Amino acid sequence: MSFIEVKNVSFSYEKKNVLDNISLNIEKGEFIGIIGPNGSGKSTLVNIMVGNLKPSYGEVLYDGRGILEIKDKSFIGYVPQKSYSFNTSFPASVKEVVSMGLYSKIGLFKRLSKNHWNEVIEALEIVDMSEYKDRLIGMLSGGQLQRIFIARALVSKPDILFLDEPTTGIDIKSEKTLYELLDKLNKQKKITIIMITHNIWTITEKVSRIICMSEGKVNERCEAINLTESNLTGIYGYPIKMTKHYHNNNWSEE
Ligand SMILES: Nc1ncnc2c1ncn2[C@@H]1O[C@H](COP(=O)(O)OP(=O)(O)OP(=O)(O)O)[C@@H](O)[C@H]1O
Repeated sequence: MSFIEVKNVSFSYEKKNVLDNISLNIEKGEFIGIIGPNGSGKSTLVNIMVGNLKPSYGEVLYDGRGILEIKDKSFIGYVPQKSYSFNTSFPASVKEVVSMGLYSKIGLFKRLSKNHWNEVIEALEIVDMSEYKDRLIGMLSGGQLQRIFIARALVSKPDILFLDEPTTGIDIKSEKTLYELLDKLNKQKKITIIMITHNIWTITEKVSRIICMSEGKVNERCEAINLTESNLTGIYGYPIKMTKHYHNNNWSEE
Protein backbone atom coordinates (compact mmCIF):
# COMPACT_ATOMS: atom_id res chain seq x y z
CA MET A 1 0.00 0.00 0.00
CA SER A 2 1.35 3.45 -0.92
CA PHE A 3 1.22 6.48 1.41
CA ILE A 4 -1.14 8.26 -1.00
CA GLU A 5 -3.28 6.50 -3.59
CA VAL A 6 -5.29 8.54 -6.05
CA LYS A 7 -7.68 6.00 -7.55
CA ASN A 8 -9.57 6.66 -10.79
CA VAL A 9 -10.38 10.25 -9.84
CA SER A 10 -12.63 12.26 -12.15
CA PHE A 11 -14.08 15.69 -11.44
CA SER A 12 -16.45 18.13 -13.14
CA TYR A 13 -17.40 21.70 -12.26
CA GLU A 14 -21.09 21.52 -13.12
CA LYS A 15 -20.98 20.10 -16.67
CA LYS A 16 -17.32 20.85 -17.41
CA ASN A 17 -15.08 17.78 -17.06
CA VAL A 18 -11.81 18.89 -15.47
CA LEU A 19 -10.17 15.62 -14.34
CA ASP A 20 -10.47 12.38 -16.25
CA ASN A 21 -9.76 9.08 -14.47
CA ILE A 22 -6.52 10.01 -12.71
CA SER A 23 -4.61 7.34 -10.78
CA LEU A 24 -1.35 7.99 -8.94
CA ASN A 25 0.66 6.41 -6.14
CA ILE A 26 2.90 8.56 -3.96
CA GLU A 27 5.34 7.21 -1.39
CA LYS A 28 6.50 8.80 1.88
CA GLY A 29 9.50 11.08 1.40
CA GLU A 30 8.94 11.87 -2.29
CA PHE A 31 9.37 15.41 -3.60
CA ILE A 32 7.03 15.72 -6.56
CA GLY A 33 6.62 18.54 -9.05
CA ILE A 34 3.32 18.86 -10.90
CA ILE A 35 3.58 20.76 -14.18
CA GLY A 36 1.18 21.41 -17.05
CA PRO A 37 -0.48 24.27 -18.92
CA ASN A 38 -3.05 26.67 -17.41
CA GLY A 39 -6.40 25.02 -16.88
CA SER A 40 -5.06 21.44 -17.12
CA GLY A 41 -6.52 20.61 -13.69
CA LYS A 42 -3.46 20.81 -11.38
CA SER A 43 -5.06 22.92 -8.63
CA THR A 44 -8.29 20.93 -8.83
CA LEU A 45 -6.35 17.68 -8.36
CA VAL A 46 -4.49 19.09 -5.35
CA ASN A 47 -7.76 20.37 -3.85
CA ILE A 48 -9.17 16.86 -4.16
CA MET A 49 -6.00 15.37 -2.64
CA VAL A 50 -6.17 17.64 0.42
CA GLY A 51 -9.88 16.86 0.89
CA ASN A 52 -11.27 20.31 -0.03
CA LEU A 53 -13.18 18.97 -3.05
CA LYS A 54 -15.09 15.71 -3.41
CA PRO A 55 -14.32 13.85 -6.64
CA SER A 56 -17.25 13.08 -8.96
CA TYR A 57 -15.80 9.58 -9.24
CA GLY A 58 -12.93 7.73 -7.53
CA GLU A 59 -11.17 8.34 -4.21
CA VAL A 60 -7.98 9.49 -2.50
CA LEU A 61 -6.52 7.27 0.22
CA TYR A 62 -3.84 8.05 2.82
CA ASP A 63 -2.36 4.83 4.22
CA GLY A 64 -5.52 3.12 2.95
CA ARG A 65 -8.01 5.56 4.57
CA GLY A 66 -10.26 7.77 2.44
CA ILE A 67 -9.37 11.47 2.85
CA LEU A 68 -13.06 12.42 3.13
CA GLU A 69 -13.45 10.13 6.16
CA ILE A 70 -10.39 11.50 7.98
CA LYS A 71 -11.53 14.17 10.50
CA ASP A 72 -8.17 15.47 11.69
CA LYS A 73 -6.36 16.50 8.53
CA SER A 74 -3.55 18.24 10.40
CA PHE A 75 -1.06 15.75 8.90
CA ILE A 76 -1.57 17.66 5.63
CA GLY A 77 -0.08 21.12 5.13
CA TYR A 78 -1.42 23.14 2.20
CA VAL A 79 -0.16 26.43 0.80
CA PRO A 80 -2.85 27.39 -1.73
CA GLN A 81 -2.27 29.61 -4.75
CA LYS A 82 -4.70 32.17 -3.37
CA SER A 83 -2.64 32.72 -0.22
CA TYR A 84 -0.60 35.22 -2.23
CA SER A 85 -3.68 37.36 -2.66
CA PHE A 86 -4.22 37.33 1.15
CA ASN A 87 -5.51 40.71 2.30
CA THR A 88 -2.29 42.14 3.68
CA SER A 89 -4.00 45.31 4.92
CA PHE A 90 -5.69 43.09 7.52
CA PRO A 91 -4.11 44.21 10.82
CA ALA A 92 -2.77 40.80 11.90
CA SER A 93 0.71 40.04 13.13
CA VAL A 94 2.94 37.37 11.63
CA LYS A 95 2.49 35.07 14.64
CA GLU A 96 -1.32 35.45 14.50
CA VAL A 97 -1.36 34.44 10.82
CA VAL A 98 0.85 31.40 11.51
CA SER A 99 -1.40 30.39 14.44
CA MET A 100 -4.31 30.05 11.96
CA GLY A 101 -2.63 26.82 10.85
CA LEU A 102 -3.63 25.31 14.21
CA TYR A 103 -7.38 25.87 13.72
CA SER A 104 -7.95 22.48 12.11
CA LYS A 105 -6.34 20.85 15.14
CA ILE A 106 -7.81 22.86 18.01
CA GLY A 107 -10.92 24.59 16.59
CA LEU A 108 -11.55 28.12 15.40
CA PHE A 109 -12.45 29.97 18.60
CA LYS A 110 -10.28 28.16 21.15
CA ARG A 111 -7.68 30.16 23.06
CA LEU A 112 -4.14 29.14 22.21
CA SER A 113 -2.09 27.71 25.06
CA LYS A 114 1.54 28.59 25.77
CA ASN A 115 2.52 25.34 24.03
CA HIS A 116 0.59 26.35 20.93
CA TRP A 117 2.41 29.68 20.81
CA ASN A 118 5.70 27.80 21.20
CA GLU A 119 4.71 25.71 18.17
CA VAL A 120 4.05 28.92 16.23
CA ILE A 121 7.54 30.22 17.08
CA GLU A 122 9.04 26.83 16.15
CA ALA A 123 7.36 26.97 12.71
CA LEU A 124 8.68 30.54 12.24
CA GLU A 125 12.17 29.33 13.17
CA ILE A 126 12.00 26.60 10.50
CA VAL A 127 11.34 29.21 7.82
CA ASP A 128 13.90 31.56 9.41
CA MET A 129 11.34 34.28 10.19
CA SER A 130 11.05 34.20 14.00
CA GLU A 131 12.51 37.70 14.36
CA TYR A 132 9.47 39.01 12.43
CA LYS A 133 6.91 37.39 14.76
CA ASP A 134 5.34 40.66 15.98
CA ARG A 135 5.48 42.50 12.68
CA LEU A 136 2.24 43.31 10.85
CA ILE A 137 1.71 41.06 7.86
CA GLY A 138 1.27 44.09 5.56
CA MET A 139 4.87 45.13 6.25
CA LEU A 140 6.46 42.04 4.65
CA SER A 141 7.90 41.51 1.17
CA GLY A 142 6.40 38.89 -1.18
CA GLY A 143 9.17 36.39 -0.43
CA GLN A 144 8.85 36.90 3.34
CA LEU A 145 5.07 36.60 3.15
CA GLN A 146 5.41 33.35 1.30
CA ARG A 147 7.61 31.94 4.09
CA ILE A 148 4.93 32.94 6.60
CA PHE A 149 2.31 30.98 4.63
CA ILE A 150 4.65 27.99 4.61
CA ALA A 151 5.07 28.37 8.40
CA ARG A 152 1.26 28.46 8.72
CA ALA A 153 1.11 25.15 6.80
CA LEU A 154 3.92 23.67 8.92
CA VAL A 155 2.66 24.65 12.38
CA SER A 156 0.49 21.53 12.73
CA LYS A 157 3.62 19.41 12.01
CA PRO A 158 2.34 17.81 8.79
CA ASP A 159 3.77 14.68 7.14
CA ILE A 160 3.00 16.09 3.72
CA LEU A 161 3.12 19.59 2.28
CA PHE A 162 1.24 20.71 -0.84
CA LEU A 163 2.27 24.01 -2.46
CA ASP A 164 0.40 25.59 -5.37
CA GLU A 165 2.75 27.78 -7.44
CA PRO A 166 4.77 29.13 -4.49
CA THR A 167 7.33 30.90 -6.70
CA THR A 168 4.77 33.20 -8.32
CA GLY A 169 5.80 36.84 -7.95
CA ILE A 170 9.07 36.33 -6.09
CA ASP A 171 12.58 37.15 -7.26
CA ILE A 172 15.32 34.66 -8.13
CA LYS A 173 17.07 35.00 -4.75
CA SER A 174 13.83 34.31 -2.81
CA GLU A 175 13.11 31.40 -5.14
CA LYS A 176 16.54 29.90 -4.38
CA THR A 177 15.94 30.34 -0.62
CA LEU A 178 12.52 28.71 -1.00
CA TYR A 179 14.01 25.67 -2.73
CA GLU A 180 16.66 25.38 0.00
CA LEU A 181 13.89 25.43 2.59
CA LEU A 182 11.82 22.80 0.75
CA ASP A 183 14.91 20.64 0.35
CA LYS A 184 15.57 20.88 4.12
CA LEU A 185 11.93 20.01 4.93
CA ASN A 186 12.06 17.03 2.58
CA LYS A 187 15.49 15.65 3.52
CA GLN A 188 15.83 16.55 7.22
CA LYS A 189 12.22 16.67 8.43
CA LYS A 190 11.20 13.84 6.05
CA ILE A 191 8.13 15.78 4.85
CA THR A 192 6.67 14.53 1.57
CA ILE A 193 6.34 17.51 -0.79
CA ILE A 194 4.00 17.98 -3.74
CA MET A 195 4.43 21.26 -5.55
CA ILE A 196 2.63 22.76 -8.55
CA THR A 197 4.84 25.00 -10.62
CA HIS A 198 5.21 26.52 -14.07
CA ASN A 199 8.96 26.73 -13.63
CA ILE A 200 9.78 23.56 -15.57
CA TRP A 201 13.57 23.82 -15.68
CA THR A 202 14.14 24.67 -12.05
CA ILE A 203 11.77 22.03 -10.77
CA THR A 204 13.29 19.20 -12.78
CA GLU A 205 16.57 19.78 -10.95
CA LYS A 206 15.00 19.73 -7.52
CA VAL A 207 12.38 17.02 -7.39
CA SER A 208 12.45 13.23 -7.27
CA ARG A 209 9.55 12.89 -9.71
CA ILE A 210 7.58 15.01 -12.17
CA ILE A 211 3.89 14.59 -12.87
CA CYS A 212 2.71 16.26 -16.08
CA MET A 213 -0.92 17.14 -16.51
CA SER A 214 -2.60 17.95 -19.74
CA GLU A 215 -6.34 18.39 -20.34
CA GLY A 216 -7.31 16.71 -17.06
CA LYS A 217 -5.11 13.65 -17.53
CA VAL A 218 -1.69 12.60 -16.27
CA ASN A 219 0.70 12.28 -19.18
CA GLU A 220 2.59 9.01 -18.82
CA ARG A 221 5.48 10.04 -21.10
CA CYS A 222 6.49 12.82 -18.81
CA GLU A 223 9.03 11.31 -16.37
CA ALA A 224 12.02 13.68 -16.05
CA ILE A 225 14.06 11.33 -18.21
CA ASN A 226 11.55 11.67 -21.05
CA LEU A 227 11.23 15.44 -20.92
CA THR A 228 11.99 16.21 -24.53
CA GLU A 229 11.04 19.28 -26.51
CA SER A 230 8.50 17.30 -28.50
CA ASN A 231 6.89 15.71 -25.40
CA LEU A 232 6.61 19.09 -23.70
CA THR A 233 5.36 20.76 -26.86
CA GLY A 234 2.63 18.06 -27.03
CA ILE A 235 1.70 18.64 -23.38
CA TYR A 236 1.74 22.46 -23.44
CA GLY A 237 0.32 22.82 -26.95
CA TYR A 238 2.94 25.38 -28.05
CA PRO A 239 6.66 25.05 -28.91
CA ILE A 240 8.93 24.51 -25.91
CA LYS A 241 12.66 25.09 -26.38
CA MET A 242 14.94 23.05 -24.13
CA THR A 243 18.13 24.54 -22.79
CA LYS A 244 19.01 21.56 -20.60
CA HIS A 245 19.11 17.81 -21.12
CA TYR A 246 18.64 14.92 -18.78
CA HIS A 247 21.00 11.99 -19.05
CA ASN A 248 22.79 9.60 -16.68
CA ASN A 249 20.50 10.79 -13.86
CA ASN A 250 21.71 14.37 -14.29
CA TRP A 251 20.71 17.52 -16.11
CA SER A 252 23.36 19.27 -18.15
CA GLU A 253 23.43 22.48 -20.16
CA GLU A 254 22.89 22.19 -23.90
N1 LIG B 1 -14.58 27.08 -9.12
C1 LIG B 1 -14.60 26.76 -10.43
N2 LIG B 1 -15.77 26.74 -11.12
C2 LIG B 1 -15.81 26.40 -12.42
N3 LIG B 1 -14.72 26.06 -13.15
C3 LIG B 1 -13.54 26.07 -12.52
C4 LIG B 1 -13.40 26.43 -11.12
N4 LIG B 1 -12.11 26.33 -10.77
C5 LIG B 1 -11.44 25.95 -11.89
N5 LIG B 1 -12.30 25.80 -12.94
C6 LIG B 1 -11.94 25.37 -14.30
O1 LIG B 1 -11.38 24.07 -14.21
C7 LIG B 1 -10.28 23.92 -15.10
C8 LIG B 1 -9.05 23.47 -14.33
O2 LIG B 1 -8.67 24.50 -13.44
P1 LIG B 1 -7.42 24.35 -12.46
O3 LIG B 1 -7.34 25.62 -11.66
O4 LIG B 1 -7.51 23.07 -11.74
O5 LIG B 1 -6.21 24.27 -13.51
P2 LIG B 1 -4.66 24.53 -13.29
O6 LIG B 1 -3.95 23.52 -14.12
O7 LIG B 1 -4.33 24.56 -11.83
O8 LIG B 1 -4.49 25.98 -13.93
P3 LIG B 1 -3.43 27.17 -13.61
O9 LIG B 1 -2.09 26.70 -14.08
O10 LIG B 1 -3.96 28.30 -14.45
O11 LIG B 1 -3.48 27.47 -12.14
C9 LIG B 1 -10.12 25.28 -15.80
O12 LIG B 1 -10.75 25.20 -17.05
C10 LIG B 1 -10.85 26.24 -14.89
O13 LIG B 1 -11.40 27.29 -15.63
